[in-house]
Amino acid sequence: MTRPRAEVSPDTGDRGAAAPPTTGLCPAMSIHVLSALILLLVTTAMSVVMLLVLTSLKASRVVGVKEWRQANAIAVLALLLFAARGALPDLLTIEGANGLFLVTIALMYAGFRRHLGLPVQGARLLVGGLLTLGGVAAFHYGLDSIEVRTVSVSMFHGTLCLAIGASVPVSADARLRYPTLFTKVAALALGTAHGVRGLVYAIEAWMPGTFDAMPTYNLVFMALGTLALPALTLGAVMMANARILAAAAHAADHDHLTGAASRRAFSAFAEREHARAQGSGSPLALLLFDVDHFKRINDSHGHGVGDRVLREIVERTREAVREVDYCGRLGGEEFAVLLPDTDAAAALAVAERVRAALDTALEPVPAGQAVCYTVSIGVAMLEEGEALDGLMARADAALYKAKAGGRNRVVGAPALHPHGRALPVKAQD
Ligand SMILES: Nc1nc2c(ncn2[C@@H]2O[C@H](COP(=O)(O)OP(=O)(O)OP(=O)(O)O)[C@@H](O)[C@H]2O)c(=O)[nH]1
Repeated sequence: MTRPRAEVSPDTGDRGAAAPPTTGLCPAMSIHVLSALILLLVTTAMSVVMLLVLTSLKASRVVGVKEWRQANAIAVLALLLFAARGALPDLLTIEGANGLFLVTIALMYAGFRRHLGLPVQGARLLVGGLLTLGGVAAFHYGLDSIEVRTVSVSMFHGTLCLAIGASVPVSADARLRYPTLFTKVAALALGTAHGVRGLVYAIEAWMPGTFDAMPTYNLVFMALGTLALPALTLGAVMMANARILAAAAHAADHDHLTGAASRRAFSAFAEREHARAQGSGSPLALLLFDVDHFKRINDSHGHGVGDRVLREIVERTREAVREVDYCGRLGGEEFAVLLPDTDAAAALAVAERVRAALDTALEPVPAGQAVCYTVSIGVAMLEEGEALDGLMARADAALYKAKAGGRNRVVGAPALHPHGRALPVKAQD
């Protein structure tokens, strides 16, 4: 039984026996060849578009973008070579095009692995690629078989698609969940499609004529293949964008010197806690503190040492408070800690603990010269109906009193209302 064969394949460059029907426009060209050529050109155009999109991310320095860009650039070349089958020597349009297309998927894989901070097994990729290409050449110049060439190429592409799918974890982070889920599902689906394709061609190679409509099957696989690189690239772009957004949000929410919450993040957290406390009636305490005579530290030991003091202050403060307590740097040498569900007595105790932890010297001692520092702390309890600004202002006034009272001490803000949740006026020194 003679069987119709695929005439142009993006993975093998095959141009087998012509299969009817032919197009009305060009009698010499069958509908399958024309369809395959159109699919190749569409895929090429999509790779060019993806290349342009990825180029917009070049300056982002997101790890993986370089490999994804290279993959799409090489894919354009490979696809044009596939499309030039018949017009250029076979060595270019079969071995050359297939070799480049293997590099394309290998680069996509390497890009995802590097993006995720995972190792890339370069030696294995090289061996797998060379074996596959060797198979293509052997079943071209030796026993000429499009089917076996297709099985060989599909195995390499399928394995790497499945490996990409297995490498990408669905992130718990809301920003990354959709991009990672999309990439994982797309890679696993493409890997499976390559597997099915390899299986169909393996059966056809083993038992010729099993499938009557191979040219049509080939077109279906090609249509799926058209989506492969753009789908993987789309996932890559989404993952890169999510990472850029996450980095921007992290930079906006954290003080770059100390790692404490930025003023913006602290305000947002304070507003949420303020609304919660006003709604539930649970106590909310605010500690405002400022390094004593910090200018002297800078002037005597330099800004580098001053910076180290600020970093150490944040570390020690975090150790002195609970996980749920929120520490922010409001600016310069001024910090704040918000203590949810904390009553006045506990807030004063925490403030005293923080003060004692920060009545210390920088470690390790810089250049053999001890750098001692202390802080002054103002404490205020939120009162019913009080605005956040009011709470901040009362804590600030208490801090001012602590400074005026001699520094290195804790002062509680007086109550606004006689029966409000308030701290004693007395300084805790
Ligand atoms: N090293 C360093 N110094 C900073 C930073 N931000 C602000 N400062 C310095 O902090 C010092 C604050 O000085 P002052 O406002 O006079 O306060 P102080 O010397 O701590 O005095 P009191 O608050 O009254 O005890 C200034 O010298 C600022 O240059 C920073 O990020 N790093």
